[in-house]
Amino acid sequence: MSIDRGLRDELLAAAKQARTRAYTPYSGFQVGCALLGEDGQIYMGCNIENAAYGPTNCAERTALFSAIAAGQLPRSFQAIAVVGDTNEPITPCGVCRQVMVELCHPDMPVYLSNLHGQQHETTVAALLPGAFGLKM
Ligand SMILES: O=c1ccn([C@H]2C[C@H](O)[C@@H](CO)O2)c(=O)[nH]1
Ligand SMILES: [Zn+2]
Repeated sequence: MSIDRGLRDELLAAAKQARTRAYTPYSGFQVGCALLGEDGQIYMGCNIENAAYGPTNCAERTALFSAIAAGQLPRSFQAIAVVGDTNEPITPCGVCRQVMVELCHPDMPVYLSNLHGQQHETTVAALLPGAFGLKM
């Protein structure tokens, strides 16, 4: 499972654009995400924080939940890209990794990057070894 370089760059650019929509009055740390649907449509996500902190939604989950709510089927996605202003390419939190395992194919490519243009490619399964699931 892989997508071509042009599509990957388009996905990373969309994640960077989504990042500008982040609502982060508490951390000031903006994250953007772009999820590529089966049909080539791109679903964008940003982190959305909350005064109670706990309800905060990461960029990755915003994109995944938006796509599912828009009618995309679980495990139908082609790739996901995440961008944050980090020294090394951003790395998703444990909650988002668990949600990716639930809603994405294990071999789906995950493109992690930062604003310096550094990139790291991994997969959903590699991000969460030993993931919990009911069918164990
Ligand atoms: O991969 C990540 C890591 C962090 N955040 C958000 C959550 C919170 O709003 C802020 C600081 O953790 O960044 C994301 O959206 N995605
Ligand atoms: Zn997260």
